[in-house]
Amino acid sequence: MNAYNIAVIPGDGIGKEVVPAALRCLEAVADIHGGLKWNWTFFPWNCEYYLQHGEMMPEDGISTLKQFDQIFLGAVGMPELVPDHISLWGLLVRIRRECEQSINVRPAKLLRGLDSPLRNPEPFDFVVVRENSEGEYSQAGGAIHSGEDELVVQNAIFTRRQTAKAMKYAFELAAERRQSVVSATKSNGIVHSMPFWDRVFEEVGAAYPDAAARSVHIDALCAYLVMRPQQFDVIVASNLFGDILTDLGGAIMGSIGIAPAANLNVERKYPSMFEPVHGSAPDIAGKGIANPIGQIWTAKQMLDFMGYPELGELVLGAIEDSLSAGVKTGDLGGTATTEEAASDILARIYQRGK
Ligand SMILES: NC(=O)c1ccc[n+]([C@@H]2O[C@H](COP(=O)([O-])OP(=O)(O)OC[C@H]3O[C@@H](n4cnc5c(N)ncnc54)[C@H](O)[C@@H]3O)[C@@H](O)[C@H]2O)c1
Ligand SMILES: O=C(O)C[C@@H](O)C(=O)O
Ligand SMILES: [K+]
Ligand SMILES: [Mn+2]
Repeated sequence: MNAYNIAVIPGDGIGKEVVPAALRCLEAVADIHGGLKWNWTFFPWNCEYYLQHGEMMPEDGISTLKQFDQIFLGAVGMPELVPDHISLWGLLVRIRRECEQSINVRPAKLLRGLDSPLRNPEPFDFVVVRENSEGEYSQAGGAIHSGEDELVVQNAIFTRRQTAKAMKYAFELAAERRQSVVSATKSNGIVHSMPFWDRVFEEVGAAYPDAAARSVHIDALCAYLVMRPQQFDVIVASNLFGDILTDLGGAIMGSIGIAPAANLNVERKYPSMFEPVHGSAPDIAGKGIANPIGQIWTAKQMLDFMGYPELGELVLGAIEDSLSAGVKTGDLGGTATTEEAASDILARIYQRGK
């Protein structure tokens, strides 16, 4: 029996609603497999925890998390109670950095059974490799003065090490897919970091002669992803560009609520973290109507990363079976509740697992 210790952080808002749905699916595949066991440990770290304790997680939170095999997270943020930069940096960004999860892998594809909001899209299937540890997300900077003289500086930080690492990951991934890598750039407007980004992309790409590599400015890339997403295979992007592109990826699939994300420690020195792309969705939290698919697809990514791709396939296949049968939450134009959608996917996992 292979037993795995998983740290579970449901977080805020709909995170608390979709995480249990995905855990049921993970329990189901363990059942089907027969030699796999999950030990869940729940951590109540979220904005309510912050209001009680003045921090998003305890002092030893990171060292506690580092003892687990993986981290399974919902979403954090309650902007009416805690400023978003406090909740994000106090938990999510901190875990990404301190557990050295420097690559964020975010697929987007046209799922069987789903209508994209794009009219007559050709089937698309791309993956955004988001640099996950630096770039535009940086503490370097500061503020002085107030009133009319108020001045703030926010520096973007790009290191050769992390930039090249994200790009290498993208080329390796493309070698298992369709051998095409597009780099999201903006070297016409951003004169230091982005020409550097382009140069590293050329250097890294030179080691992968079998891959087609090109740089596309982020503004045009956004338009192409709407007009012809089928042309893209792997896209490598900086932290902020990757963030924006992956909500767009969710949107053209049909909903932000179905997009998954894997924050990977590729060296496997510390746990990786699996969470959907979406946030805590305060506008629908507590209503039981959130789409659980992003969280469940995230569980598939965890299974893949842990060496159980056949179980991962089973989960994604069950998601598509369920959508094809018309079981959809409100964001996809249906009427299913979170519970109904999750139970249907669960039943289809068992059906496929027979
Ligand atoms: N990784 C994270 O934990 C994460 C990611 C993004 C935003 N946030 C935080 O979440 C809060 C809300 O941010 P936001 O509104 O910009 O983004 P959001 O992703 O929470 O919501 C954007 C829109 O998508 C909808 N949506 C998102 N997930 C859905 C789902 N599973 N089912 C159905 N509809 C869904 C929401 O209802 C909303 O209309 C903020 O505090 C923000 O900082 C956290
Ligand atoms: O990284 C962020 O900005 C948080 C969230 O928007 C995400 O996409 O994970
Ligand atoms: K999330
Ligand atoms: Mn985002």
